[in-house]
Amino acid sequence: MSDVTITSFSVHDVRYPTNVTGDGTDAMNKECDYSAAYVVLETSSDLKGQGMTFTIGRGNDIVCYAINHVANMVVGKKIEDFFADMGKTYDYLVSDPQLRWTGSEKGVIHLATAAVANAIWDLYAKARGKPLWKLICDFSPEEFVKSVCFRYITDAITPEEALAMLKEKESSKKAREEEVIKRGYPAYTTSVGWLGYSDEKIARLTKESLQQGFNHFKLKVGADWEDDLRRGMLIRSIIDNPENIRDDRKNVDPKTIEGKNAGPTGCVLMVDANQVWDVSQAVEYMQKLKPLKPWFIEEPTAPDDALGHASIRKQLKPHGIGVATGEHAHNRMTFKQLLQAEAIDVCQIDSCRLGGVSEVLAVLLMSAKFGIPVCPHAGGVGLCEYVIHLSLIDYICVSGNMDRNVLEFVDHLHENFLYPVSINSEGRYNVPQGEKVGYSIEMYQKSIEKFTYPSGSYWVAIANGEHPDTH
Ligand SMILES: C[C@H](O)[C@@H](O)[C@@H](O)[C@H](O)C(=O)O
Ligand SMILES: [Mg+2]
Repeated sequence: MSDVTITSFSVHDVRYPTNVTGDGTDAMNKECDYSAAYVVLETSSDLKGQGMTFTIGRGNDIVCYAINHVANMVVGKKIEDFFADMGKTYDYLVSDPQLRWTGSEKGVIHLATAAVANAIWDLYAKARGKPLWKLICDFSPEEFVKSVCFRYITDAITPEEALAMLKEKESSKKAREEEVIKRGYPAYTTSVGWLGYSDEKIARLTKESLQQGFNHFKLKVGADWEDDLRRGMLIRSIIDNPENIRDDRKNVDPKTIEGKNAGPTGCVLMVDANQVWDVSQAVEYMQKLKPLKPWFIEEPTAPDDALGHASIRKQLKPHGIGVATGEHAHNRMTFKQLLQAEAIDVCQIDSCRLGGVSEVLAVLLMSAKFGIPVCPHAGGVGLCEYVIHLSLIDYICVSGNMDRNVLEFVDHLHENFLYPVSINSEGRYNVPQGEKVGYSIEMYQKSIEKFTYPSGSYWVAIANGEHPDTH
């Protein structure tokens, strides 16, 4: 293994036509074709590393273009040199003396960094024959700390503090690993409440999700408060009705819903505005949605505005509504400020917007130190496949807790992956297992070929005015 080098790479602009069915729509993003800017790193052995970042359609080509630049930096390198110090590998990826000016660590270039860094982590996990979560959970605390990028965040957490936190959790790791493999990791569903869905569809999907075992639901809001109230009360009327709850899901563990405004059946509702409001608008609007009794409002305002979030959180606290954000927080420094400013109740890391696993680990450590639960952003394409690994690392090694955490689940596009996520009968994520799983992101070749934009057979048929099958 010591001589294996990265020899070449290929980049793929893969776009799925989710816009046809209104999947993924919210008050800000009204036309979503869930897309992957996907990279495959080839090596001098049989090993390949797959990685991607997520966009919602147009512009996916720009990210692919940027990936070419970042991936070029890893060609000719020995994989074991990268694996020996993944913190340093991250620094290398973000420190090109010229590319750096196009970020740094934000925007398109950082999405590209995420795709390449994720591919290197995938390669690492496969080289050791373990799923990514297991690779990292088997690290010693020292190896874990070495994999994290601490640059610019040592005023919030130092490597020494991180080491002490990880050591404290070390002896109980095995028990947590066994428990989560047995029970699965708690999840919530967003699939019931996309903005483009009719009331009938929302009602049907909510009932179905209850039957699947979910008890946390998210609704898209922010386009029209009267519509939001109607749609939200519709969901509440279904999830709060004991007749709709499966017998074996009637006794909810109080620890899992503490402080979440759960209704009489123990079900929790969250709402997501996808950045449409100014600070004062967010506060006013959310007061109108108070009858929905949401646990939190997600992305109430601009994602870079830590102090704005802090102000919203302070003003909504008396109304019992929390604040969540993170899917557009472009780096660890933004999370640091959100945590330092006491701006969030829930931290929503994104596996593809942060620059790969090393940066995610930094945010997991900071969140644990500040006592804020991590509930990653998922959905889109491939994000669920990625984030189950990150939540497992958080539970087993970092926070040591999954009582109040819920990992987003969205039921789209999993069929395109060789190792798709799955949900058990209690509405929890199953733990990915297997020697070839890596970071769970390998896509079927036939899916890549069909949905490559604009030359894949699906998009060619669309250009010819045909109505091809969307799967
Ligand atoms: C455009 C996307 O579907 C978003 O609406 C989605 O990521 C969302 O914000 C979420 O929280 O899942
Ligand atoms: Mg969201």
